[in-house]
Amino acid sequence: MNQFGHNFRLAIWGESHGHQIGISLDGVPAGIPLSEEDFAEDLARRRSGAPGTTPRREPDVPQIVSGVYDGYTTGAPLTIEFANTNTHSQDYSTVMRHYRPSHADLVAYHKFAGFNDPRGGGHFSARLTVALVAAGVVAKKMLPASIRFATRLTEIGGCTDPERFNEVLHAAAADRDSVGGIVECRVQGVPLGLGQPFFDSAESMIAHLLFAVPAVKGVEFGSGFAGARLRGSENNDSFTDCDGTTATNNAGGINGGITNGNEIVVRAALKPTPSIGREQITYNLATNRVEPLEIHGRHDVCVALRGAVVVEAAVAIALANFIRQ
Ligand SMILES: Cc1cc2nc3c(=O)[nH]c(=O)nc-3n(C[C@H](O)[C@H](O)[C@H](O)COP(=O)(O)O)c2cc1C
Ligand SMILES: C=C(O[C@@H]1CC(C(=O)O)=C[C@@H](OP(=O)(O)O)[C@H]1O)C(=O)O
Repeated sequence: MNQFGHNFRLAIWGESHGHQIGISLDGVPAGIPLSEEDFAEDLARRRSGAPGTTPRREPDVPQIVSGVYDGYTTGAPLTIEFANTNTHSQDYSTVMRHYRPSHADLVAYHKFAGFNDPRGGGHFSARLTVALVAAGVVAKKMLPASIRFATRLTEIGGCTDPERFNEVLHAAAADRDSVGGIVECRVQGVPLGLGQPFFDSAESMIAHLLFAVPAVKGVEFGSGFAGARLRGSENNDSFTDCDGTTATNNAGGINGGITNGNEIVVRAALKPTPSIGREQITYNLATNRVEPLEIHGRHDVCVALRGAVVVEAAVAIALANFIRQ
């Protein structure tokens, strides 16, 4: 299903090289001021142009086609669309048979019996994350004003020094290769009490959305995997007051699936871009042989660069689901 959520429900649609992609949001309260300009800042954070990002440039102008009247949300389903204006579909003429390693071409072909749209990865393309970012903008408006997001790239290609990120990107690009990255999202001002035991815990909802983001292969909260290597005495977060403020935050702001009032700290690991310029030896259904594949097209060297704001949007959408109207 292409739908998510309870209190704040999303339905996402479109293909990378189709006419449009978009998202319909249900459960948006009436009376929130909303205009196309409100999306500009976050959309700019996702747009390509910086070193290491895809040469496919799109204006990404949001069109609100329902749910807003006279500058305010109406409480009816809110639909936002984006035109695809820069497609080079000829780049994908062979992927229906000579599948790209670690992209979705093969699984899409088999699951949908060859009826999938292979152009630009079709419905599996990160192009759809433009719509997720738009939903994130609406989600942020639904959240308490106390909530503040701080999202950054902590690692690219194994390098943790932001001053050297561009070197790492250049080196990978020069090798016609790609690198992965880690995005950290911190959320301050989160009230204690968001999250529903058992299945709709704050971690479950956030992780559910993060794993929907293409290329996300790992999610951790607080001390995460490193915490598994600590002792309880090292990992426990002592309370410093009756409100639940803690001296450390190894829990990443969540206990028992419920936000504890401390900062939420969540990290997403994004794998290296699967489409690389280097030749790869891989199965070709057209010839029934394993043979060299040369991938064409315009690709990110590191998807985590543009993925940072997508991760932030996913966290915002998950939290907005806990807001009761
Ligand atoms: C912001 C963003 C940009 C991406 N850009 C590309 C790209 O240019 N080329 C590519 O092959 N994959 C790109 N991806 C990743 C693929 O969409 C993704 O790996 C593919 O859909 C398979 O899904 P999976 O990696 O979750 O298995 C991007 C992902 C994100 C989040
Ligand atoms: C279009 C976007 O990124 C695209 C994501 C993507 C992929 O495989 O996910 C592959 C490339 O598509 P194309 O070959 O059509 O240029 C990227 O440019 C976008 O993010 O808006």
